[in-house]
Amino acid sequence: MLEEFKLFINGQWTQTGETLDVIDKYTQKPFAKVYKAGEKDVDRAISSAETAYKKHQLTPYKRYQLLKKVSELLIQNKEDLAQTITKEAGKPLKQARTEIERGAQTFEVAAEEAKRISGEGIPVEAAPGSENRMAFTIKVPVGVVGAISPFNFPLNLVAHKVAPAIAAGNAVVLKPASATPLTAIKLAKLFQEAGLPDGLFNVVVGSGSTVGNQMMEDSRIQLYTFTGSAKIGLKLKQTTGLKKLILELGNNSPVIVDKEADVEQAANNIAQKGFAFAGQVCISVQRVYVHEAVKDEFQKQLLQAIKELKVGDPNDPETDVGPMIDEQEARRAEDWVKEAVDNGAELLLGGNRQGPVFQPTVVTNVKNDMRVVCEEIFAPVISLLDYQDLDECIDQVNQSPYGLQGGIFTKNLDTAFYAARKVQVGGFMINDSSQYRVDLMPYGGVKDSGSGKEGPKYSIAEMTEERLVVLNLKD
Ligand SMILES: NC(=O)c1ccc[n+]([C@@H]2O[C@H](COP(=O)([O-])OP(=O)(O)OC[C@H]3O[C@@H](n4cnc5c(N)ncnc54)[C@H](O)[C@@H]3O)[C@@H](O)[C@H]2O)c1
Ligand SMILES: O=C[C@H](O)CS(=O)(=O)O
Repeated sequence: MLEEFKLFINGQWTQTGETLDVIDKYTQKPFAKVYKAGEKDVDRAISSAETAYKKHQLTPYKRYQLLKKVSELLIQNKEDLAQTITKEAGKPLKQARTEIERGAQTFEVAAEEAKRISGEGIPVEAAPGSENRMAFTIKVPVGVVGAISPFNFPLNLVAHKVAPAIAAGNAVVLKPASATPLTAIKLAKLFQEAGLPDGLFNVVVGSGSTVGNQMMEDSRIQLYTFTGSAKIGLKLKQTTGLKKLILELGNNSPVIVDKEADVEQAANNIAQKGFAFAGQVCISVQRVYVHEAVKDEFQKQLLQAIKELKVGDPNDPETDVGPMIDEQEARRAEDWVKEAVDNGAELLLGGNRQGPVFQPTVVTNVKNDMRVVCEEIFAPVISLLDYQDLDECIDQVNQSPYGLQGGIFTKNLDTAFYAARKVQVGGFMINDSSQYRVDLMPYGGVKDSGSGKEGPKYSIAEMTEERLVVLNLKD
């Protein structure tokens, strides 16, 4: 018997007509089933959110208390949640445990931010003829937030949507990725235990083309917060017209290894940050630009460090690289690598696949128009490109349509700051790779990597409206 999970609508555990199997991404066998939301369920979730938003205007302090409680409950339930992520996403257990700790942090930071939401004084009295006026702004919630999340961080990327939305005083309808819906449902249980009023948080599960589409077209949703591929992000933008939108999309993250880099530091870091969660992190290192002067030494140390990674069963607490989200995705990565090799790239490591497990792979002698370089691979694959001149290297880096995060390894501060000003990304790391994030920082990309920032303080700014209030005083 498969364990059964219900939808969370208006504070009720809701059973519908159809179910969806949730697959263990390592064994490839179903281990749970979840009820799928039909049109009426999605409609009810949105109307419950709208009603709850109007009925329950929680004070900022109450929002703080609720979110803080959820943060504590996440830690209390850490092991169960981590194992759920390992099963439904195939994420290695040690990385899943880290995700729960980060998710709890995201809730805690959002809780604190709930107490700091404020507008500002506006000196209208300085304008001629307005001497008898006073003005200030207040921050008001937007109303109903529609949140759509990807498969790769079933807790923390949900947390980055839901916690700031509640902190700002909104109601939320969440559609998690249908490959990884269980963690979001378990989060709803924790919200219920923390005492969130019915309807302020709803979870509907189903495919993007049904549930996601219906949400996109509903006029009762005032703001969409979406994390996923650029393709679906664009569709959302085209469909939702003038609605507010936060888009956190893809990347093919660049990291530069300068001639003055600490090569050992760079090699060890990139070996970790290119392959964690099988490269399925939106800021996974993908394109590594190595100065010719350090190329041979860097390559030797990188390959050595990668060979030390443990690949295989994600339930083993020692595993670094587990399966990809499904075999089809692993086959796609294999095809892209093969296509590069057929066109002259050299395979330095990996390239082979066992079902959904794709071995850590490194290619070199790649060209800019190969898919392993110019598209988002979202797999455990790194491409090495060498350069002589930093400006030419940065030009190549910037040829990408994406711009989420990037990095440089160098001991030369001038080089570091020069690159930080020139590389077109939302976040740039010096002596670290693209894959550095702590949850309180502003996070979001430029170009096709999206628009709007996450990080509780920054999401709250997006999820509130700034309203001007002017007083006309007696002379
Ligand atoms: N920038 C970031 O912070 C960030 C973080 C994580 C993942 N990502 C990106 O996400 C992608 C991988 O995740 P994914 O495969 O789950 O992405 P995806 O775009 O396939 O799906 C994301 C979500 O959108 C939904 N969806 C799909 N079609 C839809 C439609 N027509 N209407 C509405 N919703 C729809 C999916 O069901 C899922 O919930 C990668 O491109 C990765 O870079 C970006
Ligand atoms: O997949 C992309 C995530 O935003 C990366 S992180 O887990 O938030 O660091």
